[in-house]
Amino acid sequence: MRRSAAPSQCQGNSAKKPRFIPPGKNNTICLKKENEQLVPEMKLTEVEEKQQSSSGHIRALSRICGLNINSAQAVESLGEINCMEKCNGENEHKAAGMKRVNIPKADLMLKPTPEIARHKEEEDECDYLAKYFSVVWCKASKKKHKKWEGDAVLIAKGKSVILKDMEGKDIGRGTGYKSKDLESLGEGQTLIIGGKEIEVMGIISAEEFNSGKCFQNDVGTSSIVPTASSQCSLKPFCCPLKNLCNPSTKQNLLKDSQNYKPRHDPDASNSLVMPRPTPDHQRIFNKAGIPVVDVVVDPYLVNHLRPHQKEGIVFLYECVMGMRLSGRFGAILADEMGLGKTLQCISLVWTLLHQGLYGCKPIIKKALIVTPGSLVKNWKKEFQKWLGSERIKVFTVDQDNKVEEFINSPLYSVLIISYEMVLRSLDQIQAIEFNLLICDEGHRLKNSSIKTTSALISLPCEKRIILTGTPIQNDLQEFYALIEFVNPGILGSLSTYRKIYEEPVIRSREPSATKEEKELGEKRAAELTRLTGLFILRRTQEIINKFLPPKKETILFCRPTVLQLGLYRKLLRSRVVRSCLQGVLENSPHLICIGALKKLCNHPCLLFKAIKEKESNPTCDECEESNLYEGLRDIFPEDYTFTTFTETDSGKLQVLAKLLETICELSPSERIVLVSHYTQTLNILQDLCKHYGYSYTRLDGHTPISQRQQIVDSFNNKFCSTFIFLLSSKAGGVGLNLIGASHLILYDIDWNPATDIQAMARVWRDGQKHTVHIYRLLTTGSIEEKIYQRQISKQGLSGAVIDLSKTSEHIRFSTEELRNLFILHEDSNCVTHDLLECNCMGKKDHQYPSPEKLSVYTGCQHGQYQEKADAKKSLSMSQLMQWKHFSGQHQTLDPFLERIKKHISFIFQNVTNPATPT
Ligand SMILES: Nc1ncnc2c1ncn2[C@@H]1O[C@H](COP(=O)(O)OP(=O)(O)OP(=O)(O)O)[C@@H](O)[C@H]1O
Ligand SMILES: [Mg+2]
Repeated sequence: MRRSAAPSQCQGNSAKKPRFIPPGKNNTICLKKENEQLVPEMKLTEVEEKQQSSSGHIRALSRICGLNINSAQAVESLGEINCMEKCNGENEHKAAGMKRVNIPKADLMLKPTPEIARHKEEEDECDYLAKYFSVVWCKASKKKHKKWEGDAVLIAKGKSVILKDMEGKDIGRGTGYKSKDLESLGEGQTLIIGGKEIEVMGIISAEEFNSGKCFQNDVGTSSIVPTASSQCSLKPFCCPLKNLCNPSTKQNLLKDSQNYKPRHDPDASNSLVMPRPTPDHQRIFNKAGIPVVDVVVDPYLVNHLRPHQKEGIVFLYECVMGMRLSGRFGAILADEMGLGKTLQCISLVWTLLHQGLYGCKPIIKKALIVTPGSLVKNWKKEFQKWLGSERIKVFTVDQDNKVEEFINSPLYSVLIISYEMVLRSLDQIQAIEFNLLICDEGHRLKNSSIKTTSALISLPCEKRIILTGTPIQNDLQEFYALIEFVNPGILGSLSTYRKIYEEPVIRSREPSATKEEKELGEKRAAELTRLTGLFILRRTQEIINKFLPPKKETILFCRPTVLQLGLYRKLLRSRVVRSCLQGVLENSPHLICIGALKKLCNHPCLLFKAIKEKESNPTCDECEESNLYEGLRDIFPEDYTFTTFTETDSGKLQVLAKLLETICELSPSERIVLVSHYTQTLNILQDLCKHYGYSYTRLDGHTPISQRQQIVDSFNNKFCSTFIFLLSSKAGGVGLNLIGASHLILYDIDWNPATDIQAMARVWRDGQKHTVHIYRLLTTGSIEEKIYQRQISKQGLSGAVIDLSKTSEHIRFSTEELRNLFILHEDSNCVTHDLLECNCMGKKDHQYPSPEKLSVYTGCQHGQYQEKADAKKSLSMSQLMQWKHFSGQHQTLDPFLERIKKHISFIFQNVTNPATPT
């Protein structure tokens, strides 16, 4: 919308303009002469600014009509009129009643239009195309000089109009105009809508309306002007002197050019030169006309950078310099895990600390990096790895190293601190002037009401970067919170965002959405993608695969033991499970049942322990759990105790023991990461290590943060003799590098595939030299197979598309799903294979070439993102068919599998990057 529509600029000119007011006889609020002929024949209605009540009515109406229009304020506009007409007579009456409630006094003086006539008109509306106008509005009055109260968007269709404020809220509605008058409505004309008078400032194209762009001016996005560099592809920088600003004289120019030299040679081969500022940028940030100097990334770093990392650094640089969006300095780097977000940031920090595009003055003086506790030391290590310990001194905050030390020492320019410590040291941090803020694993800022987020928001630093490997756009509100953090106000207020983007997008995805709503939702999503794509970058893992060694992934289906089968059957016959299936009980007892079955799959002794605990400490709150355990004790041998644990009681543990033995024998120099989601299970795995005399180390939620990096470092050291790294996926799943190991065993399975994928990515990452072997253990025919099927049918076999924070508690199960979950398939070698309806008879010992790789994409968000998610969905189970697979009886050529297959009923295997030399 043109800025000339601003009320202040329009005051007073309305009187001169020809005005258009709909015809009618009784509109007493209309203005003298013109109004006499321009009152609408039909009823005028107004939706008051007190939108809450009216939106409630609209929702009520939608329920009455059996249509779900609750979240579609932006679409409901004209669509609503149409939908009302489709409702039965009684509902129409209620609908009309609803509108009458909101008619302001002045309108009550109008002669109410017979409902039938109105609906007749509305039926005809479908024949017209909607037209959109930018307008200014004020309360209707007789005053000659209008005092416009605000900008608005007017939608005219057929004989009806709707007025929306710049937050997308309806602030007026009217019907009964002459359609030909509305058709010819143009700049300068005025119109009465209920108690409001508007003046048309300009015409808005359907495209502008549908994308929501027309609402952007007044919602904090007026400065969203993609700058030239964000629109064009990068070009190598050639002449640093070409764009010198205001050189006063030739001599000055010469002198300046000698003083202001790039720190590194921009013309060297392989140099990475940052884009130069546009004239606009120079006008704003270089008023003094200081010479523009090339900013060139240190060649010491560039030599190590992958192509996608170079692009990422340029992107981050442009964002924080306000070169992609005028007046905005934030960015989100959402590359998938392992792509080296840390190195990209280190390169940026190093560059900004020592170089400046205007006269070499460093762009930043101090940078703050906030990260999960377990990664604080890792950041420091990465700084040292890429820059050495001499070039830069970074300060990490912990119990012994306080922020004061950073403040008092001139040595440090980078402060690395955990999210937890930020809160504890907030006062000191606020006292430091940071010019760059980087939040690693920043998806935790998605909740703006938590203290850490508000503490970080309170920092005055404008240049803000969020790093996250976890998809962020699944939830549009969380997405908003992250964007608000890096570029505050860019999407307007939350309520505006909801109206303009979230509601239409959500609405368009509902099954009952009309064609119009679908189109509008898609357009709004596309616009949101376009807008946010200017400062969000996401690349997928496929781009790094070619740099990594082969990865052999094997799914081992382990037969349950006799004890496990007996307990499993008993659990499934329990009253609690049966009630779950009938949907009788409240308080989600199915979660307790699922928990018990999962424990049993890991080891019966975990269940035994739970039974004992319940017996000794029964609480009424958890009586369902006690009920579930009823009679289970009898199935355990008489003399069973928690400490008499043996591997022969658990199918998976038997296989694990054999697997460890085989790796130890066949690849004695290689090491193993052994992952479980549960501390108690880790205890069992630790007992196994002790029993067989394997050296091990352990990292779980109880490991002090200060020790974590040290544990990781010494394990990764090539001289380390520790054979097994016991890892709790919850404590260390994210961000850790465990490339010291080339085998990773996932002992149990999580509902959320992202958790497992995150864990598996700890060893198959940059720096890994060996072929990586990943083993996933599943108990045949049990709930674990069901969870696995759910994982792959939901998201395919690769990539993390589900939010890490989602656990089984967030998953809703239909009774049908629960029924399926609570079946034990005792006679199958592999239910997952049965489901594939493959006719290989359990020996498909070759691997098909992997299906076409999903393309790498940049600039995430809904459009592309959805496409990608859908593509993965369709691959899902059928992708598994392309893996090698064979039953446990089948002869394999794999020496590992040959040795361990005794307790294995079925195997799936897949190799990624088979051609890469190790
Ligand atoms: N260009 C490179 N060459 C060699 N190793 C690299 C390169 N870039 C990054 N690495 C290494 O790859 C590993 C993964 O990098 P990093 O931890 O930054 O990944 P990330 O993108 O932050 O992943 P996550 O989302 O899992 O935290 C690190 O050990 C890092 O040192
Ligand atoms: Mg990381």
